[in-house]
Amino acid sequence: MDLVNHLTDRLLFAIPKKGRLYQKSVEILNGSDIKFHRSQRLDIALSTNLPVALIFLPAADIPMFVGEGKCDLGITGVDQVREANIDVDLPIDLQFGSCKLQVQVPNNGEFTKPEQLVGKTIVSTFTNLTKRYFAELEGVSEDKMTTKVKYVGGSVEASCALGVADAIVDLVESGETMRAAGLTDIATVLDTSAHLIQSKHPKGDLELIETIKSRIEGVMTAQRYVYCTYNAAKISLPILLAITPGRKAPTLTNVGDDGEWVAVAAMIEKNKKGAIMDELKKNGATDIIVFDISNCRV
Ligand SMILES: Nc1ncnc2c1ncn2[C@@H]1O[C@H](COP(=O)(O)OP(=O)(O)OP(=O)(O)O)[C@@H](O)[C@H]1O
Ligand SMILES: O=P(O)(O)OC[C@H]1O[C@H](OP(=O)(O)OP(=O)(O)O)[C@H](O)[C@@H]1O
Repeated sequence: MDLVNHLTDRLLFAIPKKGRLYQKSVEILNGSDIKFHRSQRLDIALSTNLPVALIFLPAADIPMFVGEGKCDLGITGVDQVREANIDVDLPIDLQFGSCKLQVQVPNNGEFTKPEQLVGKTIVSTFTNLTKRYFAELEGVSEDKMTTKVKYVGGSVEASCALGVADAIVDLVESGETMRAAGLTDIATVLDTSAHLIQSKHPKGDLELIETIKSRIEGVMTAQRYVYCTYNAAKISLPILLAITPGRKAPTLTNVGDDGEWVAVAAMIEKNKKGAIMDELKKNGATDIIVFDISNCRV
């Protein structure tokens, strides 16, 4: 196959092929200017502007491909990395796909603490994490534990109602699925979010790996910060610069001929911009403008 012959000289980057992580992963690629065209039903896409091949895989398989060095980089949830128990680097928290892997039991039932589930039957898609959690709770090795852990591939939340489980271990974000199934959480096994993962033994060009990481860092920073400018009398600067210290330091430019006014520019955190603008105004800043950052390198 011609496509496969083009893979040897490219950095291989594993991307979730569908599901909860797909759309945001593609947004990260777009923000990093990694251009590609994915043909329908094809799980390999060659980048059109970088020597990178994107390999679209199930999120659960990505740790294995990256861990064994078959792919140099990947995007997947920390939950999948820990479940696969694979040693990879996790250089960037991508701040999406955030949820918790939780122990859930029927509402108003006999169980209120995970300790009460020792010796019972637990159903999960994350059987390795579940076994590790209950073995630790029992204080024995996994081969000696009495709690039974069974695998189901989806719709885990139905297991208690169907009588196959006393409790489940499943992901919770809003809690809607859990509540709809008449369940409640009693313990957290793991907090997770999507990460960029990197092979400990990458085969691809190391400089290109660093370039891609730096571009993704730039996308993350552009998402987190906005660019704020305002004018200020020099006399007010000590208090105003304390409100907008910038990531390193704000940029100051003289305005007017009298030497008394400056223009200030600084990155500020997007989710605090309203309060920061209020404070600036209250303390004498004028012409306060905030711009979105479409991209940056930090
Ligand atoms: N409700 C959620 N909120 C946030 N992140 C989630 C949620 N559910 C899953 N994730 C994250 O997305 C990853 C992939 O989950 P998803 O359910 O999309 O798996 P999939 O099997 O690849 O897709 P599908 O369920 O469509 O078959 C999980 O391992 C977790 O990191
Ligand atoms: O707390 P919530 O916001 O309701 O999200 C939690 C649900 O999301 C995931 O499933 P998903 O909807 O991806 O489908 P799946 O069961 O097929 O994996 C997870 O397995 C839960 O069922």
